[in-house]
Amino acid sequence: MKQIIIATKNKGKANEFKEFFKPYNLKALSLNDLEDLPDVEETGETFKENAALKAEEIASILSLPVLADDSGLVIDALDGRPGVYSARYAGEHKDDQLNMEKVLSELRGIPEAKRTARFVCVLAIASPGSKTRFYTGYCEGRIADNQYGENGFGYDPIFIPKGYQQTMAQLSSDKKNQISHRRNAIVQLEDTVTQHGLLIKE
Ligand SMILES: O=c1nc[nH]c2c1ncn2[C@H]1C[C@H](O)[C@@H](COP(=O)(O)OP(=O)(O)OP(=O)(O)O)O1
Ligand SMILES: [Mg+2]
Repeated sequence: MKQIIIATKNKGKANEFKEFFKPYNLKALSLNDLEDLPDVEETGETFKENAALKAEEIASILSLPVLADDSGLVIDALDGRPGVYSARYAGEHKDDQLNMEKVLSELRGIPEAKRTARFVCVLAIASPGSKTRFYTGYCEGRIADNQYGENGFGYDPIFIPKGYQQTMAQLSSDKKNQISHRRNAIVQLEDTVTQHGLLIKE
C-alpha cells in the first residue's frame, strides 16, 4: 500500500489523518510509527512557520515528501490566545486537561455571545528540492462553560462548533472529521495528493 508520512507525534491528529487517507488507499504513518525521529522545536510565531519547520526538518532527514499539521484554538475574548501556543498553554509539558482549565478560568463570567473562537489548521507539505506548500482550514464555534464529552483530543471537550449544541468531544469521530478545521485544510490539499502524487512513497 502507498504511504504518506505525517510529521506529528500527536496520536489524536495521527488517527484523524489515518481516517482521512483511507479512501485514497494511502496508509498514514506518523512519527510514532517511525523510529528515532526528533521532536522538532516549534520556534515559529505563526501556524504556518511551525508547520513548515516540522515538515521541512523531517523531509530533509528522510529525503521524502512529508506532511505536517500545526493547529490550535484562537479565542476572540482572549485576543487570539492560546493560538500558536495552544499545546503549551498551561506549561511545556503539554497537558490537555490543564490547558482547558486555564481557558475556562480565563473566560469565567464571559457570556455565551462573547465566547466565539475557531480552530485553525495549517498543513505544510515539504518535499526535498521543492517549495513547501501550505493549506489552511478553519472551524468556527464557541467555548462551552465547562468540559463535556470524551471523544477527540486537545480542546475538543470545551469547543462547540457553530450550528451545534454539543462539544466536539460529544460528536462522533466521523462527524468531527466532516466539519473540523483539519478536514477543511485536507480538502484544499486533496488535489495535490491525488493528481501529483507528491506525498506518496511506494
Ligand atoms: O482537532 C482538534 N481538537 C482539539 N484540539 C486541537 C485540535 N487540533 C489542534 N488542537 C490543539 C491541541 C494542541 O493543544 C494544539 C496543537 O498543537 P500542535 O503543536 O499543532 O500539535 P502537537 O504539539 O500536539 O503535536 P505535533 O506538533 O507533533 O503535531 O491545538
Ligand atoms: Mg507541537
